[in-house]
Amino acid sequence: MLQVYLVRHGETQWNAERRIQGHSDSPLTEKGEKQAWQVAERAKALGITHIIASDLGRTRRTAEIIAELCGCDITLDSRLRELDMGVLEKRNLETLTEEEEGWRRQLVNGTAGGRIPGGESMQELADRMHAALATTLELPLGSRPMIVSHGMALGCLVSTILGLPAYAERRLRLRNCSISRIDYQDSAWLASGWVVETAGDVSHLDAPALDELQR
Ligand SMILES: O=C(O)[C@@H](CO)OP(=O)(O)O
Repeated sequence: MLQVYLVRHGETQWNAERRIQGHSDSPLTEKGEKQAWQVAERAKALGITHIIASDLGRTRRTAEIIAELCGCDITLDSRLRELDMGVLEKRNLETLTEEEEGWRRQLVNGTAGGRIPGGESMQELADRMHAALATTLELPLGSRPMIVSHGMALGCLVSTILGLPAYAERRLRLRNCSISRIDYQDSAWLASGWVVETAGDVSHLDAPALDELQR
């Protein structure tokens, strides 16, 4: 059975300021760096063998810290990026106009095909995340990969594995540097395919970020 560990990057400057990132980027805060070292300790104890990360700066930095402790290589995959939030990227959540808030609501309410102008739909996000996840099935037997990605992207992956719509990601609190685990099992008796073992575990962090404000 393949175990895959899913990690959201450490807290960033814009997470702390409640600004929308998407494909835009901001550096990890001091707290975010500390979270990354703490998740790296956990990754080392778990015996992680491969790190596959979104190619955005915040996930790369988190992955570099984990790789340093685990002594493994990083593969970058742009399919693991956060949802593209189009024209609303870099904006503070509190400054959105009614019309802009309406675009954002389409995403979180599950309007079919809903997207922020210039951005992506939740279905497009789910499709590329599943395609990236499928690459872990090609790894040699005994591998224990860790995927470093983003809040909505990972939430959407876990939700759709559970058979929920992609927008159910809003019901999962995946804090910065939380760990979720999914397993791939091939069994006629158990649910065949991906199953969710844990979601959003932060027991390795002594300074969880204020994600109850962000998500
Ligand atoms: O892009 C963002 O603003 C947030 C949304 O949840 O994602 P992350 O901080 O996980 O990249």
